[in-house]
Amino acid sequence: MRFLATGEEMQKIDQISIEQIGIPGLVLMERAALAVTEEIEKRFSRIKTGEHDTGRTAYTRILVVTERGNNGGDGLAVARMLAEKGYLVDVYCIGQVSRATESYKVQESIFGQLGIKITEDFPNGEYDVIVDAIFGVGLKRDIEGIHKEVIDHINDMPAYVVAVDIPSGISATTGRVMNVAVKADLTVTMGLMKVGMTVYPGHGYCGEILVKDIGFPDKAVDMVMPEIFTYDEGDLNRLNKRRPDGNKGTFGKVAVIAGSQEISGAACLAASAAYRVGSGMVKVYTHKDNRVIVGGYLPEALMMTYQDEKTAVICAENACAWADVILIGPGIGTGKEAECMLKTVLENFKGTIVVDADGLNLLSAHKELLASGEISRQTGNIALVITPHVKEMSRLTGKTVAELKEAPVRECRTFAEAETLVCVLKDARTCVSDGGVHTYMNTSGNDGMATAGSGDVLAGMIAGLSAGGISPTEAARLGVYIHGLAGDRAKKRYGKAAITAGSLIDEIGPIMSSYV
Ligand SMILES: NC(=O)C1=CN([C@@H]2O[C@H](COP(=O)(O)OP(=O)(O)OC[C@H]3O[C@@H](n4cnc5c(N)ncnc54)[C@H](OP(=O)(O)O)[C@@H]3O)[C@@H](O)[C@H]2O)[C@@H](O)CC1
Ligand SMILES: Nc1ncnc2c1ncn2[C@@H]1O[C@H](COP(=O)(O)OP(=O)(O)O)[C@@H](O)[C@H]1O
Ligand SMILES: [K+]
Repeated sequence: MRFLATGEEMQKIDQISIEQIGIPGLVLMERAALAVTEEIEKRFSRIKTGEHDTGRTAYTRILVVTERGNNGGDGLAVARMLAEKGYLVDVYCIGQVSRATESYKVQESIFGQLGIKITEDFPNGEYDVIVDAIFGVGLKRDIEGIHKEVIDHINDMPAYVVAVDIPSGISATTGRVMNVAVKADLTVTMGLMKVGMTVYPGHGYCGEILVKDIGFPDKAVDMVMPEIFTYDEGDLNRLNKRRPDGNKGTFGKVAVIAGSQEISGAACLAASAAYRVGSGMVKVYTHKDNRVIVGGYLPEALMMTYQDEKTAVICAENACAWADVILIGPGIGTGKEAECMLKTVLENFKGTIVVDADGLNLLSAHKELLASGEISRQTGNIALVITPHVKEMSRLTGKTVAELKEAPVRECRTFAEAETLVCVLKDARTCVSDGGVHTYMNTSGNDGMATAGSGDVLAGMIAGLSAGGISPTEAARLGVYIHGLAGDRAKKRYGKAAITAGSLIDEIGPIMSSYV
């Protein structure tokens, strides 16, 4: 588990490290600069290779662009280190920020002592590398005027661009482009990954991202306790180990209420995914027309079918009596039969319910259903997990898609807290909240996963993990994380464009195999 910092949280961590703990700011700045310098050295040697035949030695030319905040201070230190190593370095300080920081002034005075010049006009030369040290986490408002012109100019140049801490113009908190932003090839970020570098559009401006430890003490991070965290491979240890003496009942019974007269695939995908994360038994409740298709795709599935409202309610009652976890929604449609089944489940089931897809559309149309079971949810006896994509969330909350995309973490958490449920807000970066202070933001996965049925697979995985004994919140986080990892494996195997929902299911086993 690792924290992601907003701009404000990172500035607080900076401040506590320096002012309360006593690590000199310049020590952090020198370590930040060293980290950036080393990465440039790894990629560009001082003397360019391949140009010896001309008889002249060609040196790598680097332009460092700064402002007078601490991001600019980092930039000056990078320029000095590279110049000391023999690179040809020019430094341009935009210099429009009214007050230079103390650390910037120190770096500037070292420049004076060494006789390195800082230009006040954008140099005309050609450069192999541009170091963007204009704004870091202190960016507060939209970029206009000379700063915008400079950033546009950098983006037009053919050089390799290295951003110090974060590409200038990206909000470290929201990932928003503040009118204009540097398009970097490499971003070397200090201490913690910034939230704005993981979400879109910010992520798309960073190029390769490296997180460098420059000596912020853990104590400073603990004192700030960032709100958002993510998982990496070590977190797969959170999966339950399978009991060697277990039987199929031990590993959980999942009821998948999915599919309708016209739709059969959703039930197949969700049920199959529930099995692949380790469920002992999966029973599909679907329309009778799907019996042969589901049975053919997944002979392991138990099945019960309905054909009208009355038999639909009987199916839902059977699921309530039989299952540990019920997933309801993929492909069920929004007709009367689907509505009756959802109502029956929400009013009667005493375990964890996962609602996805059409189940969510029904909830939007019948918001009173959200209240059923809320008291039991408040006491922790039962749980409700919802898995809306932003459009479904928009229907549920009445907020526009643009509003949700502007602050997904806040919206996800607020809804989870207000309704006492676990909300999995799906997008290119999916958030998971149970209303608690910390929100999970997923960083695995890729756009190849935007393919029909991908959400059905996720819903099946969350239901299956939860039935295996993992708490609903943890099952949601791990489900989202593993789903993304499956997407990343499928991308390597087939290429992004060729990922299908079925191919995600095939990758689940290898990801989980050494942890369960
Ligand atoms: N503390 C340390 O020693 C260490 C810090 N480190 C480094 O410091 C960075 C943070 O530095 P920082 O806090 O000084 O902010 P920074 O990003 O340089 O910019 C602030 C200046 O920009 C201005 N400004 C803002 N928006 C603007 C706009 N749209 N258009 C124009 N101006 C705008 C703003 O003006 P103001 O809003 O105050 O008027 C202020 O003057 C961090 O990312 C990391 O690289 C680490 O390496 C470790 C050591
Ligand atoms: N650009 C993207 N990057 C990473 N994951 C994505 C991206 N686009 C979609 N996804 C993931 O793919 C899944 C799509 O789910 P959903 O929209 O419900 O699809 P469907 O209803 O077709 O099954 C979600 O888990 C979502 O987070
Ligand atoms: K920067």
